[in-house]
Amino acid sequence: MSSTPHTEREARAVRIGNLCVGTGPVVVIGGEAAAGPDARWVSLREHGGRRRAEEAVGEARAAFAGPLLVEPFSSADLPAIQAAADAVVIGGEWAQDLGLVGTAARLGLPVVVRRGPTATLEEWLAVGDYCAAEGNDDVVLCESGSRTHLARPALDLALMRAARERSGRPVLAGLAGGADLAAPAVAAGADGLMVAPEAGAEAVARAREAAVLIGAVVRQEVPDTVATARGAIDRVDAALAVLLERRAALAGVVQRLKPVGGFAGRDMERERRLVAAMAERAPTLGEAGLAPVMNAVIEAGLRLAERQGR
Ligand SMILES: O=C(O)C(=O)C[C@]1(C(=O)O)C=C[C@@H](O)C=C1
Repeated sequence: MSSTPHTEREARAVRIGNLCVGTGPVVVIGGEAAAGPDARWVSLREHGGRRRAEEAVGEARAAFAGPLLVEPFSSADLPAIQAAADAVVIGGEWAQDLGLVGTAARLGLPVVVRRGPTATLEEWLAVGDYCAAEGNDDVVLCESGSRTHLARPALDLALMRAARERSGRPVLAGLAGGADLAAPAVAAGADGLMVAPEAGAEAVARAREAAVLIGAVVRQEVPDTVATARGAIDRVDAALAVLLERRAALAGVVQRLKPVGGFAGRDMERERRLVAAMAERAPTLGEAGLAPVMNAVIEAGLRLAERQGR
């Protein structure tokens, strides 16, 4: 609950346990504890309310030390959630019952508002605004998909993006149907990816890969500690590594296709031009900063091509 005046940057972020959602890296929520998510979530709806909330929440808490998000089955579950969880998840079904939404909002925990499968943007945002009116502005919106002719809910990334722009709140993409849309979701501005509670290591790893690689390209992080700045550098380096590997393979193709390949067929004019083109996208580094970097990159590609006998 943020009553203190805050900067634009802080206003966008919601803290769930030790996790910051909205600024910084794209977070991965859900999946088995062993799969290494940033946070886990459990839904008490899945047991049709037959499982005692204390037991289910306690079990989830014991299995995972990080931030825990819990979706209640009914308001009877809220005390157990308040006692042991780091956030409460409001399912789309709840949106019809603002009394329940208000009770959940007043727990004092951050609230994740999932869009119901038929809810419009206005109806979805209104649930978040209702939480804020109840004094809880720590609201994250989760696009969970619409009901269509498809077997799985169809994720609406345009709606997710509009929700982020309209509300200024962080948004999550619900990937319960699988990680296929992880990369498009991050490209569309998702601040986090919410995979199924029981998702395995592969789905979590695919979500993480999209969070890191696409996030490195589309998110402007403004870290303010050594650790967070190093984390942001690590993500950019991960994306660079993928691109460097791809570039080396393409440079190898050129060596095969040129009449004279390798160091013997080096084309310094082409190298100057590619550095100049890159400088337009990297004006701070400029040609002078980029030239030695690209020289090293190109020579590494040529050495690799020679080793591979091209
Ligand atoms: O474009 C070429 O001719 C290449 O061989 C590729 C490449 C590069 O890695 O980009 C490598 C060596 C040349 O001096 C110029 C460029």
